[in-house]
Amino acid sequence: MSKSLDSPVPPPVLAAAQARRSHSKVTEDAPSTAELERLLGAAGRVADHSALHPWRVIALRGEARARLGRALADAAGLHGSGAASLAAKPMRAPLLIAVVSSPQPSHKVAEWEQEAVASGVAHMLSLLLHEAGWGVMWRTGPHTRSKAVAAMHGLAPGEKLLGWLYVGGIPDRLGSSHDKRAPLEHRLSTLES
Ligand SMILES: Cc1cc2nc3c(=O)[nH]c(=O)nc-3n(C[C@H](O)[C@H](O)[C@H](O)COP(=O)(O)O)c2cc1C
Repeated sequence: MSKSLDSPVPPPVLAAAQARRSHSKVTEDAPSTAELERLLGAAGRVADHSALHPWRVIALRGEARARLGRALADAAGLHGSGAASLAAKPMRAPLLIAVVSSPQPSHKVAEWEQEAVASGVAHMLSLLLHEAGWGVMWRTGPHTRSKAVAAMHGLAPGEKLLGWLYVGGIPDRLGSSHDKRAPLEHRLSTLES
């Protein structure tokens, strides 16, 4: 075991990763654009094959969340109360960060590699937001890649959504958090010959 992992004060990245959890319910507080820019600057430092920067994010606040709700209901072909209930989903947090995979032309770096970079940025941003004291939940759904939802975000041809980080304040009373992850012994194998 390396010295720093053994020390009584765990290294900050290790501690942040161990402490991270999703918050499905958040309050109406939200990080400012300036705070978001700062955290995104750090999240954008994930490994990026050929430094193509194949990602961007779109912050949805206020009425833009209701427009997203209407696009989701359109995509689902719903009307009446079904449409209203789906349309209300984006209102569950004051800030939604739409994560966009924005693949760049490359002979060397396949599209799946570029999508992995965008996903890495989203995970890192989610970790940094949580460490900064914000509640975060990455959400998707069957209409994430629908035409209506792409149009609402103004995506360019070839761009694809990876979902939204729902962000807000952490409520005083927390819901329970169950760790459903499989034990590590099923996730790590070693080949030595
Ligand atoms: C790409 C992606 C999409 C997700 N979409 C949803 C979703 O639509 N609804 C949901 O309840 N959880 C979704 N999750 C899972 C939650 O964000 C969360 O990670 C999960 O509930 C486990 O909780 P934990 O993060 O506290 O371990 C998604 C996670 C990822 C990475």
